[in-house]
Amino acid sequence: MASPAPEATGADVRAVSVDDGGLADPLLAVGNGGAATKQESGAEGKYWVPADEAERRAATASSGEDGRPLLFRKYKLRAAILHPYRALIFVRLIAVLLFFAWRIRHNKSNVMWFWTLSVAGDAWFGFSWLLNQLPKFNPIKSIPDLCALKLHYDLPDGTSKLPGIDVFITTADPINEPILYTMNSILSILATDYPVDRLACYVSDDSGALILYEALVEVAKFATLWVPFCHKHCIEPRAPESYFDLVVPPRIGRASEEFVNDYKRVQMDYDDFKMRLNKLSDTIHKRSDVYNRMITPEGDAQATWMANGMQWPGTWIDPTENHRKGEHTGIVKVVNGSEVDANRNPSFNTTDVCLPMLVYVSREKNPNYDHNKKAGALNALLRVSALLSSAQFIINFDCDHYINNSQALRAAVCFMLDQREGDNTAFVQFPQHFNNVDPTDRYGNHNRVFFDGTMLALNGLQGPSYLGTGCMFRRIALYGIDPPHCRPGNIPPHCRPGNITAKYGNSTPLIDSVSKAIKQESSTTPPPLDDTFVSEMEMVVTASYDNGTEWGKGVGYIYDIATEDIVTGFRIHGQGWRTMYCTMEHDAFCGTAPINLTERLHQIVRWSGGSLEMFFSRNNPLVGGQRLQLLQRVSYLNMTVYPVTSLFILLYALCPVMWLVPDEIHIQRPFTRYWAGVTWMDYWRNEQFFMIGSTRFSG
Ligand SMILES: O=c1ccn([C@@H]2O[C@H](COP(=O)(O)OP(=O)(O)O[C@H]3O[C@H](CO)[C@@H](O)[C@H](O)[C@H]3O)[C@@H](O)[C@H]2O)c(=O)[nH]1
Ligand SMILES: [Mn+2]
Repeated sequence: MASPAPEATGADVRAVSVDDGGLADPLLAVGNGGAATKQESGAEGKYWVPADEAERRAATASSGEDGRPLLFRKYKLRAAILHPYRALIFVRLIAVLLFFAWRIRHNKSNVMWFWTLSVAGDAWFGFSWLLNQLPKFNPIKSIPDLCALKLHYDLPDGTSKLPGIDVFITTADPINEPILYTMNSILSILATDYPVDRLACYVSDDSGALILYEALVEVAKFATLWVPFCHKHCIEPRAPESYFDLVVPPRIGRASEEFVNDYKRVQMDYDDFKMRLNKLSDTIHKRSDVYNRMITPEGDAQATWMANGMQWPGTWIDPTENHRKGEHTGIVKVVNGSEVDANRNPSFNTTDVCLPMLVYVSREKNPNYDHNKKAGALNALLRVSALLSSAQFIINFDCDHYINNSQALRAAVCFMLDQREGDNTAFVQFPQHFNNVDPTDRYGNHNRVFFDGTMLALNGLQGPSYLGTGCMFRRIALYGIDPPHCRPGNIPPHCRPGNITAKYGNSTPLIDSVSKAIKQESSTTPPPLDDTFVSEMEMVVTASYDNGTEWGKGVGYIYDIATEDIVTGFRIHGQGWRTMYCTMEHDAFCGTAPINLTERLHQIVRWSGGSLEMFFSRNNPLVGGQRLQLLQRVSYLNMTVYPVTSLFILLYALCPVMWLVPDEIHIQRPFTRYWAGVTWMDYWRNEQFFMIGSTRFSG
């Protein structure tokens, strides 16, 4: 894991070495560089056995048909576990059916309405149990083969054939989403182990605040030190806050002197960087005061000013018309492309030449338009990136998630480029991990049942659903294109200009980029950043761009729903794409979860609402999704109808004494209401918390 290992190598103090030792064993998603890891963590373990030996033999025999290697391994559950498990489900199903037969036959109750409700409740529990179990018919684990990827895609001359990746980060509020976390997330992306000329990072700022842009400028500066440091010493994780938190500061004598010096230097610089971030708000305030005074000596002008003496087009500290939260013009700024300044630290100048491109995007906000929250922000990034880099793959993160394993992007690419199903794979979803949750996981944030159970099970069907963050997409799948196996003759769809404008909107460069992506799936070299090009980029982030197009419906991330993730995945599966689930020994990504009950419950209610919304929309799993496999459909049905269960749980909770007093329903009347002035809401909260508290007592 990411724990510090000062004694491990004697020479180097580093959290995890991922460079070579680990890659020697392709069974490990990431090598922790030692035999110890192999022992405790082999992909097979007690329960899993290889499932693709025949495929591998065939591939070797044909020496890789189309010349492409096999880049991941598949494991299935041991027969000794899987078969009894399936038998058990079958037996339980019979028991449930017999129970219902018994209930229906014994229908003589004096309180028929209650009898009916309780049978309906029992039927619902039985049904939802079935919906939950059926898709778990054949769990499959797939482990990326990083060694094979390295062998085939990293060339001996130091260059690489790896495909381009555009990384998206969404932020909405610099106060509720602390800037330091977002910046750490960005640093972990800039420093990840991927060729810099194939990587670009796009940050969407829905608050339109200057402070976030200036923080990015600071990040670009600090990255010139941080990125080469990470590469040179194989640092893990590459988010500095977590790294400096985890690692015991190296002491002379234990680590190499070179490492100790570099470490101290970078740590000092990181402290400075944090201080500069802290001061940003003040700096912007003061600078704006100075400029505003220059316009009117009384200083009653309200503009917010950038360091270059221009007015900030986004939201202002003192909001005025066209400059308030929820009302400002669109902004696209390429923050860097900056060369590493070799003079800053001569010892780094051999490791890296430049950094991945970093782009700030704040889409236009206009009170007359619906902005479709995160989905709208991601679609704006999808369009801007189409113009700038148009990488074949896209991975998106919430701003509180960072890359915890620098091999994660390579791992996802393994699935996309694999000879077998690679071309038909629309996205690779990773499990979510959180580092701020208490060890007993009081509010069930880790949700291992879902991430390690349900998702592995779906991996054996059409693939996991999209879970909102830590998911790598194939660009053309987001463009709403069918997978190759559903296209006649496997030919890319012909794009007629009329058609394509109605679908993607009327930016000509965007349409060109989309057509190119569909035909060749190739990345573009960014055109020169002249005024025309910048205004084109601003055009594709205007609030009205989506109007009358397919964006948010058949193209991009889906709108009009609280849980855009599940629906977006559903739309893609419905087109016949498959998806993959990628678990890594050393967690790929790490994030923060709500750690107080109110926020957690709020999140759960929001997700449940989103699920029901989906059920009552045209994306209902019973009718939508033409090419969904049957069990995949069952699973989506389960994901949309599960909130109904709470109605029946409530019904049962309200009538606890029903069976104690035969033929009578007795619900205690809250008499306290009259003499203590207690309201219905007070009662509701009291009972609600009694339920939570009483289940809490036992664990
Ligand atoms: O108008 C908005 C609102 C939100 N966001 C971003 O969306 C992300 C997720 O929002 P958050 O409020 O943190 O929601 P969570 O409940 O934590 O998110 C979970 O649930 C969401 C809905 O299912 C998924 O999209 C997320 O990926 C998943 O982590 C964050 O990066 C936000 O900055 C925007 O960019 N613009
Ligand atoms: Mn979140």
